[in-house]
Amino acid sequence: MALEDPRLFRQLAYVDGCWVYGEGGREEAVFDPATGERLGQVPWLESHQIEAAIASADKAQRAWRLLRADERGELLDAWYRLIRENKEDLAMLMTREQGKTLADARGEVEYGASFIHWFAEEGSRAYGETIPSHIPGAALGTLREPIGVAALITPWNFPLAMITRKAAAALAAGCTVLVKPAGETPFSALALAELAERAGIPAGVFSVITGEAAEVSKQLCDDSRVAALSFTGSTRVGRLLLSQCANSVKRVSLELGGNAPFIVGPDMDPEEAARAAVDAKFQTSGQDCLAANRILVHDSLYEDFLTHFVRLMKQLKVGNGLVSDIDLGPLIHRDAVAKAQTIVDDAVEQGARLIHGDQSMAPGPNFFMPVLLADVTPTMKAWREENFSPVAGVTAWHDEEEVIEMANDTEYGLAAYVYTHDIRRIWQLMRGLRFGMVSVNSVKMTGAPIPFGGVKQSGLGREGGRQGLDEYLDIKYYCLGGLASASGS
Ligand SMILES: NC(=O)c1ccc[n+]([C@@H]2O[C@H](COP(=O)([O-])OP(=O)(O)OC[C@H]3O[C@@H](n4cnc5c(N)ncnc54)[C@H](O)[C@@H]3O)[C@@H](O)[C@H]2O)c1
Ligand SMILES: N[C@@H](CC=O)C(=O)O
Repeated sequence: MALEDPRLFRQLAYVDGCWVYGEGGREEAVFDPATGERLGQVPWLESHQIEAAIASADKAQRAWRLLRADERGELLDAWYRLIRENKEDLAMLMTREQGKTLADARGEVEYGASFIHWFAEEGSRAYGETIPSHIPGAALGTLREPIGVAALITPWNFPLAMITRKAAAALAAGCTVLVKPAGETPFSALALAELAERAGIPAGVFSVITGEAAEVSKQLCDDSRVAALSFTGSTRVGRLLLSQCANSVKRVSLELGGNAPFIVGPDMDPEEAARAAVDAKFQTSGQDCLAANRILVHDSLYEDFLTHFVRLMKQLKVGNGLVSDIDLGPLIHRDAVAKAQTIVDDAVEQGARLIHGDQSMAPGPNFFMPVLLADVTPTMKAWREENFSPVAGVTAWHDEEEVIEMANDTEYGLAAYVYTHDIRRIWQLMRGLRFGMVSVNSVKMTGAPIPFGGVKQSGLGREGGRQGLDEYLDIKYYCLGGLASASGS
């Protein structure tokens, strides 16, 4: 792969500060989803190698947790600067393995780096508290201490930022991490490891384990030296890992699927609303947990909205993300294309109008042309499932009670969008929507300072913000007795 710094393209796992081969000879090939070209491969580590990785993270944790928070912050800041300095190479790696456009990949590098910058500072604010004592002669309070070794399992759709959002918080808190990236996109993770090493992050503190997903995850979940599991991915796999962590009673954080409603009120300009909905739907070709999956438009502007939406989506260019004016890259693989087609077919069979989307125009087998389906109903897969593709489903609503019920009619509860300028309606919707994040009149909602996460089957816990640190800290209560002057104030 043509990079300014070829050493960022690593095809080995990174454990305890060393680049390692798989000792069983197993490996996984990685392909460019736009062209099908084989980019390279990574080893599948064997069980005893995973065991060694856990042992090294456990050992490294003992020294890492003893550093002062500002010392850890300095190392994180060095990592942050290196990531930004190598932005072009990291973006190139990401576009090649994931397929997103180079502009989106550059955006993800900045986004991913911002978590490191944020937590480099936030680590110094892992405050405990003093508790007015009810015990004579005692001083009471809490300390917040690193939980230990954290296993981080991440998806392919945001191959860099989903790692840094977890790792930066964990490392700042004083934990060491074992990252298991998605098999489709290991190279971004391995480039992060190369840069972590250059930043001076000690051996064993940040390791990247490549391997057979179910095997590696099970071993990480079973091992009691791993104190926390943080997973981002599908609700299906999240449920499995949650149950696998039961035996060792781990701290579990889950960032799972979304099925975001995008609600448009009657006071909106239909063109403005359509523009925002197109932005919220088609990022990363719809392979985004925040993608507007169900677009719910007030019936008074429904047809006008559809007209503007279709006009705007026709302007989107689909192709290889390396080409400069492309808006939508490929889907990750053919299964994703097949799933998108199933969702469209199911909707049309059940009476949805296929307003736009001609798959004969797709520039390759992994591409899916943007689709607009009108009159989507709750029995359709387009409503019930996270479609993770450029398929937009639109439905009309009439009153606010009804649209709240429609929006909440899903097992997911990650993010919701509301577009209206009526403050009374904004408040009613904001309170009625059962989602972890509600964005009003803004497509952009995420970033390092906010608590990212969902309710219902979209997950457990929060990432980013000051809350992100809590996932990696234990609270230790202390009672210091026998102190003559400790009681009272
Ligand atoms: N809530 C969020 O912040 C957020 C962010 C990004 C993606 N996601 C979700 O991620 C999903 C898409 O990502 P994906 O397809 O990579 O998810 P996935 O669940 O298939 O895979 C996620 C990770 O789990 C591993 N894995 C897969 N099968 C496994 C198994 N049987 N046992 C153990 N580990 C296994 C994968 O190798 C990968 O590392 C979507 O549902 C999306 O909404 C959520
Ligand atoms: N866009 C999301 C990732 C979801 O897939 C984020 O910002 O974290």
